[in-house]
Amino acid sequence: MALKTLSAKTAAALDKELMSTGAFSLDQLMELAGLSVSQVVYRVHPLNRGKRVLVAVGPGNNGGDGLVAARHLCQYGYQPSVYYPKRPKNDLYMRLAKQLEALDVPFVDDFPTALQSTDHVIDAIFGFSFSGEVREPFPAVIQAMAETKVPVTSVDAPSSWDIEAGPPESGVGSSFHPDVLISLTAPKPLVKHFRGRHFIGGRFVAPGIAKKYDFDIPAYEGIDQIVEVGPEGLKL
Ligand SMILES: NC(=O)C1=CN([C@@H]2O[C@H](COP(=O)(O)OP(=O)(O)OC[C@H]3O[C@@H](n4cnc5c(N)ncnc54)[C@H](O)[C@@H]3O)[C@@H](O)[C@H]2O)[C@H](O)CC1
Ligand SMILES: [K+]
Repeated sequence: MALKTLSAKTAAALDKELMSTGAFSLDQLMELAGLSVSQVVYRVHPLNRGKRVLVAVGPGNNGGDGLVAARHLCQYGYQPSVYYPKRPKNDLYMRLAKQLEALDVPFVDDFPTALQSTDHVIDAIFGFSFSGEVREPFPAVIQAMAETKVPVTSVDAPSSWDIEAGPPESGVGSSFHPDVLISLTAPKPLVKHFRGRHFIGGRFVAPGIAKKYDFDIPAYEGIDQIVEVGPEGLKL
């Protein structure tokens, strides 16, 4: 059975509903989203495969998930470093960055150089609000992620992919195929073009909200914040 997907518009409406009738704060949702990203990395790339994780952080909430994941990974014993070129002066993001500074997590300026000495990459540049052509300084970052042999885990969407249509036909992102994807709450339509290991995370949705937005809550086990599903969102 194919998992139901959420369009970009529905995903944004669901987000709003979780923070209105759902009574969650953005901090809470981001913390749980980032925690689930950290669990995916721990699952696909345990510490004994190499501790260095480079996190590419974008200017929105997808980037916020990356900052939270970096903090959890540091607490698990990884050595994260963070590429964060566009930092909005927003209280939440500034606090998340400060929490990383307190843990001595390094912030790097040169992504392609940092990529040469890491064991895993988290792509937290753009999520469901991405549209159009990738703007500076991200084209070179996406190109580097497309070319590297280092495994890449994308958060919610491979950055630069159209949320509905998937990879662009040409130019930046057309050859970007991350190894791992974690869809938050529910997969987006682009998942039909994804061929790597696919997880669902974001264990915070009440059944009534899932029913209203017509998607399935996966069968999370025990204390897990993630569930692995098959390629194309098919349940294993
Ligand atoms: N309910 C959930 O599952 C939760 C998901 N979360 C994560 O939030 C993102 C969506 O966050 P949002 O802030 O709406 O947008 P993005 O991070 O996707 O990106 C917006 C950011 O990017 C800029 N931008 C857009 N297009 C381009 C472009 N072509 N070039 C350059 N820059 C671009 C835009 O201006 C904004 O600054 C979702 O995917 C999840 O990862 C939450 O953490 C909470 C719960
Ligand atoms: K992403």
